[in-house]
Amino acid sequence: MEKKDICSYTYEELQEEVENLQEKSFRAKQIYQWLHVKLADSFDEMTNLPAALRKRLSEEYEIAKVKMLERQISSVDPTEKFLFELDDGNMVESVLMKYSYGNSVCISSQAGCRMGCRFCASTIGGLKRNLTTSEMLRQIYQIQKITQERVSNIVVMGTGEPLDNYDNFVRFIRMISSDKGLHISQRNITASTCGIVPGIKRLAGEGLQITLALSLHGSTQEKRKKLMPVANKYELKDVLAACDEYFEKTGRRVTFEYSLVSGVNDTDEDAQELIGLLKHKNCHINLIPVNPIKERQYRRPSRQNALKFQNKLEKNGINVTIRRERGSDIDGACGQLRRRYAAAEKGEADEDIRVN
Ligand SMILES: C[S@@+](CC[C@H](N)C(=O)[O-])C[C@H]1O[C@@H](n2cnc3c(N)ncnc32)[C@H](O)[C@@H]1O
Ligand code: SF4
Repeated sequence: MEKKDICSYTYEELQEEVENLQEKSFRAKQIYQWLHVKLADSFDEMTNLPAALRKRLSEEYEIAKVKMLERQISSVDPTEKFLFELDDGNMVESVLMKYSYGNSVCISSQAGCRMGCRFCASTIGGLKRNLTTSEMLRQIYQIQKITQERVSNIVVMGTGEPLDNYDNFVRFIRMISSDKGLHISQRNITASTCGIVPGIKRLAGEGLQITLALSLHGSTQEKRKKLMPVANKYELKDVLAACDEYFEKTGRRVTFEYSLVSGVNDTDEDAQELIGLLKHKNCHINLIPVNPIKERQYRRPSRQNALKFQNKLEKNGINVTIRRERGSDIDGACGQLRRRYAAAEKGEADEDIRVN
């Protein structure tokens, strides 16, 4: 019999499970606390449960494996990168970034990605599979346990497209923000999407208070298509309309992410078009000098050109920042650590994959 994924059950669902096991209802609270507050990795740790119940739980349920394979600690700023192994051998990356306002963790939502963005290392091997809700939660739990640091902010910006794993992702948001678990404020959670229009519209109606980040990267439909195959499916005007709907329904200002790629989307013309698109929107734009990956020839603009681009937007009243690079001495671009590890397992040279 396949074991049930106990960490993906909401509190109410766990209550039902406990009832079906014909156990006293307070056991549900105890088990939920072990899993989502005390962050237990095994049923053996649940010492206030009778031994017979622990045995039964371990026969019928499993606690999703998210096991640390590697931890990289940056020497230039307080950033750490973690590589985790899942039950089936797939690997995912998560990043801890320490700020003055608290600790932020960037998690992966899928093993790989099928969206094919040209500059992204996460998509090179395609999509392996969706992560379960428990695998998303337990990336945060493991980091909190390993570092003994309380996590206060979450960004869903690691490997994968969260809206391509919609149900598990939304369940994750509800559970991580629940007062029965780590209770991380939804206002401290940002999820980034490449622009899946039906997903954005559906998310707008979920009654959540998370920030939506839209990966824009091009100021016209044609330019987006060159960098992001998802633009072949959804028109830019429809993506922007869905973002407007998100803002109207949630009151949460949308962030636009724009990876600056030298000679591709960082010209004066690009800046002008971007101003035209965003000028009248209540939004924020994050410029991210592209992180080069070995498989593509894309380069980042000079610091001076990036600042010039930012100034143009600012002069037109657009709220814009250049994202500060974190952990530049560790496998920086999303998906690189995972790829380097997979290559090493296949006996390929490390240097071929690492670009930093
Ligand atoms: C890895 S994606 C994950 C979330 C979602 N799939 C998306 O595309 O928004 C998070 C952000 O990283 C950006 N990104 C991916 N590869 C990058 C690179 N090599 N340099 C800079 N940004 C990159 C993406 O464009 C996106 O804005
Ligand atoms: S940028 Fe996001 S959507 Fe695009 S391939 Fe990477 S993870 Fe997938």
